[in-house]
Amino acid sequence: MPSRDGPAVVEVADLVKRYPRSDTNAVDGLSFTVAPGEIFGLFGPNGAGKSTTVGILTTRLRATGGRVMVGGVDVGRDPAAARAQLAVVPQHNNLDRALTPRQNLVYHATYHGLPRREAESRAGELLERFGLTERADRRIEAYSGGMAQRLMIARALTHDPMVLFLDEPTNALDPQTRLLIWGQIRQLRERGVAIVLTTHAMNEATRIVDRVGIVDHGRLLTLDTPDNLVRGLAGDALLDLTLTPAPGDDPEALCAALGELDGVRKAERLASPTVPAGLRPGAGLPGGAGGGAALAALAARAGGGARPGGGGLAALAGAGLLGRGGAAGRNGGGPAGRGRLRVRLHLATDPAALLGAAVTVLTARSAALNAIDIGEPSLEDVFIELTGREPR
Ligand SMILES: Nc1ncnc2c1ncn2[C@@H]1O[C@H](COP(=O)(O)OP(=O)(O)OP(=O)(O)O)[C@@H](O)[C@H]1O
Repeated sequence: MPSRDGPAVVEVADLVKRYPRSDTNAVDGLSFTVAPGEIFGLFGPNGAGKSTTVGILTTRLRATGGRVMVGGVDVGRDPAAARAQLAVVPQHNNLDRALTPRQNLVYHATYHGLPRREAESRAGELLERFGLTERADRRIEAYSGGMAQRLMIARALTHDPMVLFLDEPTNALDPQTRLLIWGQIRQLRERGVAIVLTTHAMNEATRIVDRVGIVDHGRLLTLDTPDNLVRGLAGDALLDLTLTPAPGDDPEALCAALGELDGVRKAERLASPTVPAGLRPGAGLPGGAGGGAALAALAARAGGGARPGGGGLAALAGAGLLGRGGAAGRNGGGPAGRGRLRVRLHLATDPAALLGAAVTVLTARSAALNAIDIGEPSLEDVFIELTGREPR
C-alpha cells in the first residue's frame, strides 16, 4: 500500500468560488490535502459548499480563486489532464441506458484513451471484481439500485484513477449493499486510491473515513480523524437527563447548574421532551443491556468509584427521584411529557461518577428525574456542535 505520508494526491489551497450574481462566496478560502490511499470525508450541512468544492476538484466548475492540484495536475490550468487522474461516482444513476453494463464500461475506458481490446479486458476484469459478470450483457433497466451503484463505481475505475470522488455512495441502498459498497471502498484504499467522500450518513461513514473535514458557509470548521474530533469536541460520554423542574424554577438556570458540575464540559437543552429510550424499565441501552440490568451496572460503578457529590443511584432513590421499580420512570412530572426538560451533559468523566453530583443539584432544586440515557458521542454530535441544530 502506498504511504499515506507520501505526497498528497489532492491539494486544495485557499479555494474560493463565487457564483455570478451572488454576493457571498459559496467556497470561501478552503484548504486541505488528501494522501494516496486515504479516505477523506467532506461533510457539511445543506448549502455548505461541498458540491461546489467537489465540482471544482473534478473540473465541472471553475474556481474564482485559489489552487487545486489533483494527481500533480493543476485542475484550473489543465482540466483534461486532471480528468485522467480522477473519477466521479455521482449520487444519481447516470449510466447510459442505451448500452449494456459491459458496453458502459468499455465506452468509458475508450473515452479515456484505452485501445478497444484493452478496454474490453479491463471491463471484464471490473465486472468480475464487482460481481456483475453474470448480468453484464443484460439491459441496465434490470439492475437494482445496488447493482447500478456497483456498476458506477466499476465504471469510475476503468481508467485507473488516483482519486475517486464519491457522492452519497450508499444513499437509498439496503444494508447488505451498503456493507458491500463500504467493503469495496476499503479495497480501493488498500490499492492506494485516494477517496473523497461526501455524505450526510456521517455515523455510517465514521467507520471508514481516515480524516474528516467539516465545512459550513464555504469554510473549513475542523479537520481531523473521527476519533480526535469526537474526543476533542463532543466529550468522552453523553448523559441525557429528562427532568421535571420544580414549579417556578427556571429551566435555563437548572441546565446551567448542571453544566457547572465538575466533569461536565457542556450542558445543552435538547428540544424534544420525549422520554429517551434509555434507562426506563425494560428499555434497551447501547450495548444491549436491559434498563434494569444497565441501571444495576451503573449503580455498581457509581458505588465503587470516587465521585463528586456522592450517592449515585442510592441517592437517587433516597431523594425520591427515581420512579417505581428502580429505574427512572414517569413519576414526578404529572402527565407524561408536560413541563419536562431534556438536558444533555457532555462529559469528560465517567457518567456514573457524575450522577451523585447531578442528584445533589436536582434535590436542591426539587426537580424530578424522569429518565436517564447514556451514550457515546458520535461524529454527528461533533457536526451538530459545530454547525448548530437549525435546519438549512
Ligand atoms: N449554480 C449556482 N448558482 C448560484 N449559487 C449556487 C449555485 N450552486 C450552489 N449555489 C450556492 O452555493 C452555496 C453552496 O452550495 P453547494 O451546493 O455547494 O452546497 P452543498 O454543501 O453541496 O449542499 P447539499 O448538501 O445541499 O448538496 C449555497 O449557498 C448554494 O445556494
